[in-house]
Amino acid sequence: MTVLLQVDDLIKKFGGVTAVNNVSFPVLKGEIFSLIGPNGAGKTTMFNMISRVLPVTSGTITLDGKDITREAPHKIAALGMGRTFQNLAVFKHASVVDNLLVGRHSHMTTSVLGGLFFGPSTRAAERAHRKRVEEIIDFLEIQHVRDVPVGALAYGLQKRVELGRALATEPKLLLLDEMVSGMNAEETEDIARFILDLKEELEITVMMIEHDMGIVTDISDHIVVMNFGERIAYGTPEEIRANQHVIEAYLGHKPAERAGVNDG
Ligand SMILES: Nc1ncnc2c1ncn2[C@@H]1O[C@H](COP(=O)(O)OP(=O)(O)OP(=O)(O)O)[C@@H](O)[C@H]1O
Repeated sequence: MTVLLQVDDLIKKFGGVTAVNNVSFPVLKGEIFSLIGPNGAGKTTMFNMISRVLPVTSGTITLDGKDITREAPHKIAALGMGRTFQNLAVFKHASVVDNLLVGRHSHMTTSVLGGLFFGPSTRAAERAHRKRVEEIIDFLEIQHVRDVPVGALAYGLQKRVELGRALATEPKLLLLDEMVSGMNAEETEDIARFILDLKEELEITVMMIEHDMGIVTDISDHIVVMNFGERIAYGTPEEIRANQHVIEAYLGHKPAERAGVNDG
């Protein structure tokens, strides 16, 4: 299989703290890849380096064969990387449709943004953006709330809108940071189904940080486990479940146990 994202010997130091220590792994095109580990393991720091929010101390990040290690964060969407955040990042007073249209901005050319003139090409581009947004709304089954301000929706639906906004940037690689934390069982199952559909119907590669071991072992193709900034395991869900280092990292709790690992 082709590698979409390759992380090599990545190190991140914050003063005297080494948050990520020499970590390497591939994310294969078309797979669901999970990054797991106890609190403070370095997962968010890894995500922030990959999405270029944080500069790396050393190492390289390659996306689709292109070295993006020193790419500016605002260029990442145009390079094909979308992201959701641990803390909900939506415009609460804006409607679902408008939140998704914001995601289209990375696709708008300057002539479209300079739409003061509203020429025919501007109108055609605007129609295309709206059409794509409607397709995403259908995909995520949020037609019934399309005109509702996002802040008025249940938490699970707000997360779905955030996912939609990331999808509107047309990512090849979608980074999902703890999508299901704070969700009830039904919302978690819905999100798991949407993530599988992203992979199977839209052929998007998904990389997620997740504490919910149920969803991780149910839908991941490969998993990397970090602990104290180091990579301690890489493999399929079956290999990870049986890995002694992983079991020890979770203080004796088998990682296959649903939830609660975060508190371990
Ligand atoms: N900006 C920062 N300055 C100093 N230290 C930091 C900074 N960000 C993270 N760290 C430290 O780096 C380590 C890794 O933190 P990180 O947030 O990446 O872990 P995590 O695996 O995402 O944890 P969690 O599951 O709790 O979100 C921790 O020791 C943390 O205190």
